[in-house]
Amino acid sequence: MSVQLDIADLKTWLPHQGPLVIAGPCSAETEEQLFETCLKLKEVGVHALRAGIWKPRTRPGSFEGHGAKALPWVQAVKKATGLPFCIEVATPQHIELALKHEVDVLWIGARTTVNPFNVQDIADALRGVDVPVMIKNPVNPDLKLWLGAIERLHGAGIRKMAVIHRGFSTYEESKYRNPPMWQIPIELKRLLPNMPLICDPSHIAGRRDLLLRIVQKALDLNYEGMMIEVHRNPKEAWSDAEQQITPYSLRELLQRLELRHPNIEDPLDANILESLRQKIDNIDYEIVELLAKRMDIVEQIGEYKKEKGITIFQLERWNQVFHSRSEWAKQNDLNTELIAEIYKLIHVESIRIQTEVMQKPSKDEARP
Ligand SMILES: C=C(O[C@@H]1C=C(C(=O)O)C=C[C@H]1O)C(=O)O
Repeated sequence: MSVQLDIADLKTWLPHQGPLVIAGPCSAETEEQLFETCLKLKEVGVHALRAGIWKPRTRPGSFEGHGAKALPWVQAVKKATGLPFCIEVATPQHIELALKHEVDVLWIGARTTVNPFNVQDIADALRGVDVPVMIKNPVNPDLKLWLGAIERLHGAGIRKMAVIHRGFSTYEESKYRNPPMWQIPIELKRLLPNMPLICDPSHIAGRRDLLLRIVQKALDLNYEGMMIEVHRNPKEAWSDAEQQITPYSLRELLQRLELRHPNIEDPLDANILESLRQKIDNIDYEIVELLAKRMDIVEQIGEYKKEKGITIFQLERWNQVFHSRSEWAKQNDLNTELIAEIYKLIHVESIRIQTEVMQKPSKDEARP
């Protein structure tokens, strides 16, 4: 079920043409670095600036941001460029200082979104304040935590809101710093269709060479915009050097993006898509029917195992099913990972059905 939260249109608080572009250095390192980077970004035509003032770092010892000392630099850059400025806040004290220094947009970082106590403190500090807030996804892939943070801010009266997708922590090997797990923001958009969705490819990728593909994919998923880390000289950056790009590279990236529109307006397009979608509907119906047939047989196997005292999980058979289906996927040019994931889900359901069969009280037991 989707919920129409009362959210202000993004264009009313961050006016822009085309996809929204927010850019700036990972950290405000020196006044000069911030100025040079932001003036160049103004030339590139970005819509808003960003910079890290308080940096939550995994371990102490690396640069944690200048804090309040950098806020007058932000004020001066705002004056010089005429562009709105966005910063991360993590405590009520950060909020107070940011607002005192005319910061235009606040964002809540991934390490804050995970903690409902912190989010509630922030929401309470924002009660009655008319400032836009962007909420990054929590570090762990938990949509409910993300939604919870949105609800807490909404409950405090914040209406100018957006969410930022920066990817999720994982222990699995990945080419990404924070794998995007696109299904999570897609589900968020399904639940909250009027929530503006902004992609942070820098933190998803952790490296420059993946940025373009990530932003392109985000736009093809109808994201409203992007927040990208840009440094006048990324090699010398005090934090996240591998994922920052120069203002010149940002200009190039923006020029290479292909913009597509979400609406199917031409009746011919609508007809062609409609007939292809009809085919998908028919195939999906067959898939569901076949799954139901498979589960009927699973149930029969469960009854038989119950009668004969055989355990539900059969490792050897499961291995055989798992590997043969992957092999069939390969033969049919299908993504083997997709089939592996589908079969893991099917197997869990088989186990659930057979557990129900095993634990169903027999007629004798059911008698009072
Ligand atoms: C259906 C069975 O029970 C379980 C479910 C399986 C399946 O869904 O393919 C395979 C092995 C068992 O772990 C079976 O033993 O064949």
